[in-house]
Amino acid sequence: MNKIAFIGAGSMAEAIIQGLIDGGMYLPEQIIVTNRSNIERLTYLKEEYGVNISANKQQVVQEASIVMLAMKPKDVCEGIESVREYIGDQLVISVLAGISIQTIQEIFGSNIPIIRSMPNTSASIRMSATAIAASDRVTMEQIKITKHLFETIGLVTVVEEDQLDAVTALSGSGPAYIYYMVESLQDSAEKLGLEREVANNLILQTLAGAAEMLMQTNKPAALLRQEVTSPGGTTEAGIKTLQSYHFSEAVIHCVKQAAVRSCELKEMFRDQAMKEKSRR
Ligand SMILES: NC(=O)C1=CN([C@@H]2O[C@H](COP(=O)(O)OP(=O)(O)OC[C@H]3O[C@@H](n4cnc5c(N)ncnc54)[C@H](OP(=O)(O)O)[C@@H]3O)[C@@H](O)[C@H]2O)C=CC1
Ligand SMILES: O=C(O)[C@@H]1CCC=N1
Repeated sequence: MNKIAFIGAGSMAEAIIQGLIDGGMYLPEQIIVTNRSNIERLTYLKEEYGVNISANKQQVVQEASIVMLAMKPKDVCEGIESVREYIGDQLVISVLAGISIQTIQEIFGSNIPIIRSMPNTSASIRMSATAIAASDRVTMEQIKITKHLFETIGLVTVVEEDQLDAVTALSGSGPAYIYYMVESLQDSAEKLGLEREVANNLILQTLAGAAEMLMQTNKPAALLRQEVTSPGGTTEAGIKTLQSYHFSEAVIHCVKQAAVRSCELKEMFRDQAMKEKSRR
């Protein structure tokens, strides 16, 4: 049976697992998950989604045709080391922020085919925006399989690897920026005396409506904003206030810093991988 293994059982692994099962790409019994040591977490995933769990890395990896690396960047060396000797012709897909294909290959100690991906947590409801980049040994068939996998949980686009830092900053981290904006809208509604539930319903429908307007009308965001903004009206007063707080610059700096952090991670862990390699 065609199986997928997850090395790492955190938020991102769960989101992908949920999306893949709901999308019918894998049955729960085709999914096998392991982590470092948190048995409670594995038990939760088994109870919630019916997936297989195991602490036996050899069993997890050898049964699978796809191995998804889903640990934190800081755990990449230990995580790969624990499965390295059991990897044969499985396709390895990484979701790790900032860890380059070259670094992953250094840790594996061979030039195996690797696909680097950057999904987001909306994978759980099959609404991820995912970008993928492939190493030179990845076949067209493997790219096709990977695209199909990520299409099951949302939208997927193929990019050059050097674009993944920007992608990570934009759409990997992106949901958090939107949630932060929602938190601020919730706070403002409370300050204006609106009931929490009433405000939440209005905020969420406004958010969903604005996203649908952008997608369905194809109008530029600036034009849609203009259509809301009556001269001398309420929106203008609000937007002018955002501008006085340098909202746009803040967002630009936010995404830039996230991309810078992705580059920093890349450099940090490249050095660590080189040390691991020379230690072996
Ligand atoms: N969260 C997000 O929105 C996104 C995250 N990513 C990427 O996904 C990856 C995972 O992030 P996230 O799910 O948030 O992280 P979490 O901290 O929620 O989960 C990390 C998981 O990795 C496991 N792990 C740690 N060390 C090892 C090891 N040596 N062997 C096997 N498993 C190990 C942990 O197990 P244990 O609990 O036992 O230590 C845990 O299950 C990161 O690299 C991140 O960059 C990418 C896109 C979006
Ligand atoms: O914050 C992080 O590093 C990860 C990568 C993208 C989203 N979460």
